[in-house]
Amino acid sequence: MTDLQSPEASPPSTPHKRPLVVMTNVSKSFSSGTLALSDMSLTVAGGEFVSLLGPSGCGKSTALRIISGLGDVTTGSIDWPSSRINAKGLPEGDISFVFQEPTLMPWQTVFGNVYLPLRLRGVSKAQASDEIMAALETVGLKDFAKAYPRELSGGMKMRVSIARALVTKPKLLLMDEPFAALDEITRQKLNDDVLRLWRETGITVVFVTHSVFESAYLSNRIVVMKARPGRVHADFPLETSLERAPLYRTSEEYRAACEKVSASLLEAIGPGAAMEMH
Ligand SMILES: Nc1ncnc2c1ncn2[C@@H]1O[C@H](COP(=O)(O)OP(=O)(O)OP(=O)(O)O)[C@@H](O)[C@H]1O
Repeated sequence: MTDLQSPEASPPSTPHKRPLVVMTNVSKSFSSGTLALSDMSLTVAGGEFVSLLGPSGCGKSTALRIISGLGDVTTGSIDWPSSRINAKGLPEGDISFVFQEPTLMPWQTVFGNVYLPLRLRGVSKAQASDEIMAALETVGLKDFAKAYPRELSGGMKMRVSIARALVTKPKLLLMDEPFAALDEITRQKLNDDVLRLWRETGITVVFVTHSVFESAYLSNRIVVMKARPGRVHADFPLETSLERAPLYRTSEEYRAACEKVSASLLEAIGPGAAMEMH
């Protein structure tokens, strides 16, 4: 066994198979006439870490919004078989979203920002306090509860945004290019944080990224979308016997995974098109 091998710490090779989200033959057109998605089907099961990749404008964010219930479908269906569904037909409280921008309220402390989703549910600050501090501890910011966003680095602001998403204890965490605006070292640290979170909490993650390297590092399943109108071009597992930790980035397995994802993206984009890879 090499230094890199640590099956204990590796992502679970057989995730719990309970479906959390089922998208069936979904098409989405906007009033502008843009057909963003066409006949897209995707099932995400509990415990998976799925990266969604594809050329710019292929509908990744649109798909994520539909999965979250924030966006409606034009044809086809979206179901959340494991969630409690409210009167509007939407899942209640099981899904959280992290966007590329941390979107923090500058006039609120870190504590106040993380409190927001619970405040919106009518939970008092006193009742919410333990949950808020636990979420901050998860992202390593327990000592910054009283700080204001202007006092934090970009990476710390993103950690607050993740804590805010976790405070409601969602089953499914949707992340839309969350680290794209961060420098490479911060991005890699946050990649490790998210992996730790995924392992420790058993949360399911759907992660939109442009980065082949990031997706190959994080995911145990890759979904590559075709250029607009978006639909699934390829859907494959990315298993590894190695621990997804910084040393993994130097391994042959990681290099092979990057190559596999990259080849699939090139196919999805088609001949002659430029590819965006960081
Ligand atoms: N609210 C909207 N109204 C009209 N068109 C939209 C709307 N939202 C997205 N679109 C269009 O739908 C297509 C898919 O957009 P989307 O943001 O989902 O793609 P994406 O793959 O996430 O893009 P990127 O990788 O550049 O972030 C694009 O052509 C976009 O301009």
